[in-house]
Amino acid sequence: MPPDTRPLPELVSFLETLPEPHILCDRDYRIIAANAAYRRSWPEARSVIGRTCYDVSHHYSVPCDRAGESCPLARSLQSGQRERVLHLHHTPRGEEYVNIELSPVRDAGGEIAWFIEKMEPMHVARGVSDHRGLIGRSPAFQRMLELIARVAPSDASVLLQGESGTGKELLASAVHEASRRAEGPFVVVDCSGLPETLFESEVFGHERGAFTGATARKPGLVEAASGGTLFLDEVGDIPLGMQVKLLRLLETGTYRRVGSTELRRADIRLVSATHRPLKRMIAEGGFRQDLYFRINTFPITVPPLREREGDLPLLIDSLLERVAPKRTLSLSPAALRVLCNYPFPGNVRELRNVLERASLMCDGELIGPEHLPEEVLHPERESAESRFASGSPSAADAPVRDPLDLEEVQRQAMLRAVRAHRGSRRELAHRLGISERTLYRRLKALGLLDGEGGGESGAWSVEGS
Ligand SMILES: Nc1ncnc2c1ncn2[C@@H]1O[C@H](COP(=O)(O)OP(=O)(O)OP(=O)(O)O)[C@@H](O)[C@H]1O
Repeated sequence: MPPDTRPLPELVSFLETLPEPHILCDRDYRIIAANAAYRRSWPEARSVIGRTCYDVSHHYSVPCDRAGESCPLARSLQSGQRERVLHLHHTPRGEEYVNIELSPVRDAGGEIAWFIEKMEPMHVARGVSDHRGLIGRSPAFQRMLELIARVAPSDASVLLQGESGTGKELLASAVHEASRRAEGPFVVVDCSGLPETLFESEVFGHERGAFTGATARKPGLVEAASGGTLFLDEVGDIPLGMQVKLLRLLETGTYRRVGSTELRRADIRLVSATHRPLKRMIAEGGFRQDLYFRINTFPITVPPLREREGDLPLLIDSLLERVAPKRTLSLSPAALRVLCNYPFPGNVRELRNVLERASLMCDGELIGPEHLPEEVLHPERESAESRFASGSPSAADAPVRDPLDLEEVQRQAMLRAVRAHRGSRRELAHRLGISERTLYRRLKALGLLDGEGGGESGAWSVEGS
């Protein structure tokens, strides 16, 4: 029996009043109506009526689930309830990530007859080359982005876990940008760079005279983030003593400035990130379990670049645009093959550094293998060299004497790199393809730091050098 279409006129006029783009589809994926907001953002909207949603949005000839994507309509038909997905849609502005919410509508007989589809573009990420923002379209990237889209509108605490250089800071700011706090501040706390003595006053602020050198009252980072998002980068590096204070803030929503008895209310959304295995740290007593549960309401694993199948060429185009905006650089097929075969242990950050170096080596507009750094052309040679070749006999011996002492090998390799380096800390980090923070962390973990680790961009003070 054909569906009873009587409620349709009312439904269509209701959709017309909604501020977000909406369409109405039948069970056969045909678009019956598109509201005013949709018509504004898709100017050729009149021509979509009567066409299928998979044709309009994906240029597919079959429904999404038969083209290898999740289809909210099929899911909603099966579950009988509202379904949400993130899709890469064709729009008049090119391909865009769009948050889709599909709600089933029943006819007078109680059967699902239509679907209301709400579409909200997600501007924080792009599936095509762009000069800024998060870039990617691989399945691993899209799975992660869907989690970001789901959690962003809430106030839930997000924990981003992934290797160094995978884009955790960029993702944290994407969570902020896609949240209702987007108009508020996004404040980064670099937990690995803060010694315990400074942590409390930096995070919570201090009163004048609270300690030697506190010549004026200073609001902390929690206060600076009020109405916005506080991003705890390298949360696994927070000293145990400070973990208790942070836990109290998260449990009570209140804190005190150092030297003050006044209780202040915090208005923050927390996003944390780490490359460290927090669960193992808990088992070993290095991280509090209660704090872990507080910061980990919504965990997101950030995939390494080697698992983002197909994203490399897209990232290369985008990053070339970023490192050399005034040129029209591209990669020769041979250079692209070299990069596709390289594992990128330093992830997107390393890729960016490699491209920046190549752009400086290349005088024309086409980057060839000859412009790529040695470690990318011959990774096996490079790793063998960093393991065995050294001025120090102990470093050369270490892996042979005890193959399990990886830490000692890393320590010697890092020590050599630091000793051979004559520039600033920033330049060294850049040369190694890691962030300054990661460099600091590694030196600290390997016991190579003498004191607190030098000035902002000054030379490192290294133990034993
Ligand atoms: N998906 C992406 N699209 C575009 N650029 C990216 C992406 N992911 C990372 N980047 C770039 O790679 C670099 C490293 O990213 P980011 O600092 O966010 O990584 P991270 O995981 O926080 O690193 P670390 O753990 O060392 O602090 C930055 O220049 C960032 O802009």
